[in-house]
Amino acid sequence: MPLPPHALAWLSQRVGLGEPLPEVPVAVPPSELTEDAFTALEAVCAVSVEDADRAGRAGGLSYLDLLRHRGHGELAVPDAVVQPASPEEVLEVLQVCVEYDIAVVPFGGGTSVVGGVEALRGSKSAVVALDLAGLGRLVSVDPVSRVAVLQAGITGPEAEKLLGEHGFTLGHVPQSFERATIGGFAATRSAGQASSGYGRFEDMVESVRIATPVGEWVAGTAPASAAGPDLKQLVLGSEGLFGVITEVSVRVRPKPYGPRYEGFVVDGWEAGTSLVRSLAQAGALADITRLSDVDETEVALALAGSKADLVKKYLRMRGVKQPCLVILGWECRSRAATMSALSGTKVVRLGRAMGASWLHGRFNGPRQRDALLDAGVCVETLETATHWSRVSELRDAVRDALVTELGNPVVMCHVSHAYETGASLYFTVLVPRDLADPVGQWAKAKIAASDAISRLGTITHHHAVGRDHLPWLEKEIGPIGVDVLRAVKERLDPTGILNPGKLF
Ligand SMILES: Cc1cc2nc3c(=O)[nH]c(=O)nc-3n(C[C@H](O)[C@H](O)[C@H](O)COP(=O)(O)OP(=O)(O)OC[C@H]3O[C@@H](n4cnc5c(N)ncnc54)[C@H](O)[C@@H]3O)c2cc1C
Repeated sequence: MPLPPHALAWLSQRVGLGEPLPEVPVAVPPSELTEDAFTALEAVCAVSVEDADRAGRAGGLSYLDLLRHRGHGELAVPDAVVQPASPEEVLEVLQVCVEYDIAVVPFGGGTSVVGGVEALRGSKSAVVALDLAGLGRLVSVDPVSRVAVLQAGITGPEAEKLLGEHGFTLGHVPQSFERATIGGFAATRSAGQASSGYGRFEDMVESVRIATPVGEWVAGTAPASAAGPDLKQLVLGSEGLFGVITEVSVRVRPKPYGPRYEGFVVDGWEAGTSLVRSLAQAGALADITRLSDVDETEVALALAGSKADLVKKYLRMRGVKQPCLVILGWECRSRAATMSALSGTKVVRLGRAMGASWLHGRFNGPRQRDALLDAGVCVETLETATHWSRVSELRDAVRDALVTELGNPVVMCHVSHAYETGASLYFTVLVPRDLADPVGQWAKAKIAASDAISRLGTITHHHAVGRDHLPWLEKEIGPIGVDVLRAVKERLDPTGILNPGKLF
């Protein structure tokens, strides 16, 4: 999606435009899959060793992935793409890969921004991307219990369409909604924009069907159970290391009647976090509750064009010195409860037009990343979560780390997932790209920011661990935690074919 002229003008004035990257041809190495292995895989399902298919499954969508696809940095290309069309075929593919000692990278929508789908082969002689697009069926709907079984390769829009035909919605809309899949949501413990109402993805899951090298396993049977630890939660977030999720049974809700989105403004970040905290602790959050800091609000208003001038004038009249935008959206929760909790607070209502504008542009950020790269801008995001008492300290620490590493970046931050005890923080960074070392520029900044994040919060609230966050996992879960994960992996994947080099 191209950048409109006023956005380019703002970028050039505030961020500075960089030089376009020199064209470097992307080399796709020849496939190292042996003929025998190819024949054995082809006996199960479709297999491709075409360069275009393999390059199309070479990595995800992080800034460094985008640079790699433009010839900067090393692109890990799978030796083949296998496309099973049923859970049974997935099991058979895994058997063949065990027999021929081939690494397997489960590939959903390929929207990982943490290196989760890098085609690393580890100690194996070859690596295949196991593309789940062929698992695209709505298996069943139980309207009485409000439970649906979806196959893993269904994308966000496809799931909503299939469920919509039965009058239901999943309500899971992450910013990668358009491409990410049900299996990917489960494998990464994804969080959608309306998580305050519908919950995170793992809250929606009733059970998971998973193909492992040692056989099939279904984890989860009832809406709640005291039959030992909840094993489905062990599968959720396993990032393809324990097996391939083939079907997910999810809680669904009736499609909302008349959803409503509104914009508000508070004066300053501290007032904003305190407002969101009080809504969360009073049980009065809107389904979508999103608070932008001053920098993000300034950018949102700058990019809104001439209409924003009226808003700024109005806010000045109302005495707001440091505007922080709050978007609230109601789909299944009660608006009355939120509005009653807001009464008496110093919040300025901007009305439904601001809410509609957010809704209209909710996927524009991802769609404009290539255009930003073309304009010579390094653009990337970071995310975490922490307790309320540390939210501002963590935000400042990440900003400081990024400023120290990058000079004068634009760092924007928002809260978009709030809990009684704390909140997520999501950062967007814009800085002119270093032409001499574009990869090193972001790699160093990412380490510094991740160190700051790991000191005060979780290394990831919803992007998962993948390859990029792996160095910080042990600090978070401890060496015993890593041993537990390793032991589970050894039981389910004794020869270690599944997604080497990720998570732990
Ligand atoms: C622009 C952008 C915005 C994003 N916004 C959000 C957001 O709002 N919220 C959020 O939670 N995330 C977000 N993400 C991150 C990403 O979209 C999520 O992690 C998503 O859940 C990944 O789904 P996918 O189908 O694309 O999985 P992939 O990227 O294909 O895979 C992700 C990981 O899961 C594994 N995997 C995939 N499918 C399976 C399966 N069936 N069985 C076992 N393992 C599997 C892969 O091997 C990999 O390790 C965003 C990403 C981008 C690029």
